[in-house]
Amino acid sequence: MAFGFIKKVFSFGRKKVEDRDEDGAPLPETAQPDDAATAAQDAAVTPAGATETLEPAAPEPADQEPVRPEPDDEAGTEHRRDDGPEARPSDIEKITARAPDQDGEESDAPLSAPEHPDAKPVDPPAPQTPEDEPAEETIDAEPLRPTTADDTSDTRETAAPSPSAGSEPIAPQPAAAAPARPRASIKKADRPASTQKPEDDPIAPRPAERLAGDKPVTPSEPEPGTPEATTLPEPATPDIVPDASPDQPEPAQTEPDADQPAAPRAPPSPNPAAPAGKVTVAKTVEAKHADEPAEPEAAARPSWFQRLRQGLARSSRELTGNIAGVFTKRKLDDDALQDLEDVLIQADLGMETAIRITDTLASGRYGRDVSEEEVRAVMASEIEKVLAPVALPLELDLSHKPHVVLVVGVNGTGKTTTIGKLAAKLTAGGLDVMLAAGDTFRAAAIEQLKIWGERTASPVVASKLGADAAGLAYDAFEQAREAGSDVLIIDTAGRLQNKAELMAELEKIVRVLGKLDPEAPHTVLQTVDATTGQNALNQVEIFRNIAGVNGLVMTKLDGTARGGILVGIAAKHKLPVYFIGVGEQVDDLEPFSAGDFAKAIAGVA
Ligand SMILES: Nc1nc2c(ncn2[C@@H]2O[C@H](COP(=O)(O)OP(=O)(O)OP(=O)(O)O)[C@@H](O)[C@H]2O)c(=O)[nH]1
Repeated sequence: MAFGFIKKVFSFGRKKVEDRDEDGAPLPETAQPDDAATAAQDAAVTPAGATETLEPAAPEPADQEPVRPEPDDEAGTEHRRDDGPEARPSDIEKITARAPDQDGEESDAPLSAPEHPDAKPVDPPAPQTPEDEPAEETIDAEPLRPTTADDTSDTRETAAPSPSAGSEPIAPQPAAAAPARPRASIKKADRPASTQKPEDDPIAPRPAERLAGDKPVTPSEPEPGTPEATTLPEPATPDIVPDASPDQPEPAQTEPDADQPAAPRAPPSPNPAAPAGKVTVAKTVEAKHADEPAEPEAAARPSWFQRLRQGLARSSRELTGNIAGVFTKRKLDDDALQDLEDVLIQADLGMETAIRITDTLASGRYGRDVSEEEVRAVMASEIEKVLAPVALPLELDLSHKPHVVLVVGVNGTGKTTTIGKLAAKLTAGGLDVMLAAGDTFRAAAIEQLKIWGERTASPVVASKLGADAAGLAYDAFEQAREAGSDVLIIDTAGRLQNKAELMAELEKIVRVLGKLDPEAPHTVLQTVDATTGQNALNQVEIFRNIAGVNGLVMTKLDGTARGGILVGIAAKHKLPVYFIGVGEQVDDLEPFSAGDFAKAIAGVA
């Protein structure tokens, strides 16, 4: 099904691309108004080529958390003002993914020092020679995909010769391998290692890394012997700069990509692989009208339901244990019903659901002995009824190029992790995804997103630490447009919902995105930590009002005793719950199923 699907979307993608040429015209800078626009403009005017490579060899002390700027500052400008004209290619950098050399656990701790804000643009170990670039274009033209001659004609890479790159003697197999390289994004998960181009994956990807490595791989750490990264004058338009930062001190020896010339990301290419129109993101990305039957899942792992049961075991044990306590040798009378109601409310199911359950029980069984199993069955049934309306698949409208997904939520609720998991689904489904590190206040958060970018072969737009988040979002939107990305996912700094100034900043991000497309952000996902309990209700309320949240991802349902809050949130807010997270691994994000969840939490087989 996967391949059939991909074939199908190729043609859609092409059609879309043609449309996009007109749509994608960036807004005139003069059109950017007010405060937000200032920041945005600042970012926007940064020529694509001004993207800034990371300082490779300068693990600098930038790790410390910067002071969060006032939200109403004149956008990003204040953070950039110290940049010299030429030293300031941009606050924004974009990195291409690189074959990971770690198994993907994101970590809050940056693998290395984050890029230095003022780092001189330094050429990574393997910048391309100007002669290499045409080869990259060929790559970008995606030999494996249906292409037309003009596919390669308007690549930005051609206009982006890496100046001194040519002098770099790096790369074991520079351009030679490049031409054969298919463009990355399609069905990474499915592609057998053997079919991958050598320059993509000199090392067979480990299972957990199957998503990485398809896209142009950036050179990793500077080779010990490699001439010191040369400071390059910023090329005029390198759309994507390689991640020159040697900021991954980990097992560098596994990084094969030093031989990979600083491959610019695919040109702002039409992406023939991208599905057009609406797609649904469930376990995988499915085109709206895909007629291929779903592929049976590989059966090696425990089923999703088994994993869900495991994840919700604590919640379920707590709930059903208390229910058993209520109904031990008791008839269903008022007291029993009241006790049951209390148990259900304590389990965060919410008053409404608790009453539904007790009413249903009372209607047929009042005065009779009731077994715990009966109570569980009624509970599962009633919970499912509450959840069913919100258990909706995430739909992405790819007529927006890109479809912008803004991810918001309180600190530590799993935004970045969820973005990584989601990006993995999308790229595996053939979509071109760009990530934006909108949490500009935490170096670790930026690094974390970059790692996910590498794992999912998704370029990451990042900025200096402390830069204006709205400006970054604006810039990322423009870059995603230029690159023809299907989906742009923007991370944001975690914030407590009661911090007015931070919420105002979030509002500003939304406002600024709307300047480029009045409908953007097209999806606003809020991650809600299931361990939070009742406070989650309030979080949703406020984020919804401020940022226009229109969908939820409930994270950390594994191991919490408070999973019932999902039911309470569903009953109160009635927002779609697209996914639930039951672990930290890339595939621990599952489409939300009302029936499965209800059975799992009620302990019904
Ligand atoms: N067990 C479990 N852990 C999760 C899940 N989702 C995220 N986490 C973990 O929660 C922690 C915080 O996740 P992040 O993705 O950094 O959260 P965040 O919202 O981006 O954090 P801030 O940037 O501080 O706001 C990390 O250790 C994640 O691995 C989940 O579904 N289950």
